[in-house]
Amino acid sequence: MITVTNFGKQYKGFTAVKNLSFSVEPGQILGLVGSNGAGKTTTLRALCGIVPPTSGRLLVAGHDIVREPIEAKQNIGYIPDDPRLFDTMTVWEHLAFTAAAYQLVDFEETAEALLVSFELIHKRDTLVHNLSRGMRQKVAIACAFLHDPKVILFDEPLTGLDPQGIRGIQQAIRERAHSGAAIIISSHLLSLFENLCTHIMVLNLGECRRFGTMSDVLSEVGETDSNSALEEAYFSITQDKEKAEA
Ligand SMILES: Nc1ncnc2c1ncn2[C@@H]1O[C@H](COP(=O)(O)OP(=O)(O)OP(=O)(O)O)[C@@H](O)[C@H]1O
Repeated sequence: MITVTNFGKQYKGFTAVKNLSFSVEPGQILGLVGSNGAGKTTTLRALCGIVPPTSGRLLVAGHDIVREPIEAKQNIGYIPDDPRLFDTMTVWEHLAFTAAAYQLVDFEETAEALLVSFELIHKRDTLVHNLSRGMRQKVAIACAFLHDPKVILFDEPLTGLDPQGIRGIQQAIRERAHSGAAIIISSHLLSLFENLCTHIMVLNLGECRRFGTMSDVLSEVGETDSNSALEEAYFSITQDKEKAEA
């Protein structure tokens, strides 16, 4: 569903991502982890056509994001780390606008169901300017889900959400994967990934340090006293590399 081959990105000569290859199949949830500046957002932006790749190919649902951007984007739901909403539009107007952009007919039932599942139905006719940060985040996610995308790309999806909201979004992510979506999530919240992601990729300075199933990555650390085995694995993977380079 998502196939990235030898993807590289340079910003004016600075290499942000180098020779990255991976794939995400329907039903899989890939957790993208790495330190600040590792290249996570760049990779997600390239996949949804905001940032052109310097090299390599990015396929979404069989469509090359550079050569067939419309077809590829029709299959993508993207939630950026700082979703930009229109302050003077209501929650419902955002959904109607999104439906128009994707040329969806009869979107109302799906939109209502999304608002109910995100506990936003009582804010249906509220201007987004008057919503809390977490609520705005949920509006962005509802809009991204409206066209039932086959590929969902989340950049820090849990920012600003309360514990109930976090649980709700995790549940929604699981349900989307269960119904066949291929999902990538970028986050620094490693402990939350453990019960959610099927696969993990560790990026460091634009390079892939580790890509594998969650169980393979976790099995490398074995028994641990740490609260998060993934956190343990992450430090082991990134520090091993640092030691090798020293
Ligand atoms: N438009 C741009 N122009 C120049 N450099 C950029 C641009 N966007 C990103 N970069 C650089 O590319 C590198 C990767 O940035 P990116 O935003 O992809 O990292 P990230 O892994 O998402 O980081 P974070 O965890 O802090 O969000 C950084 O060094 C960043 O400064």
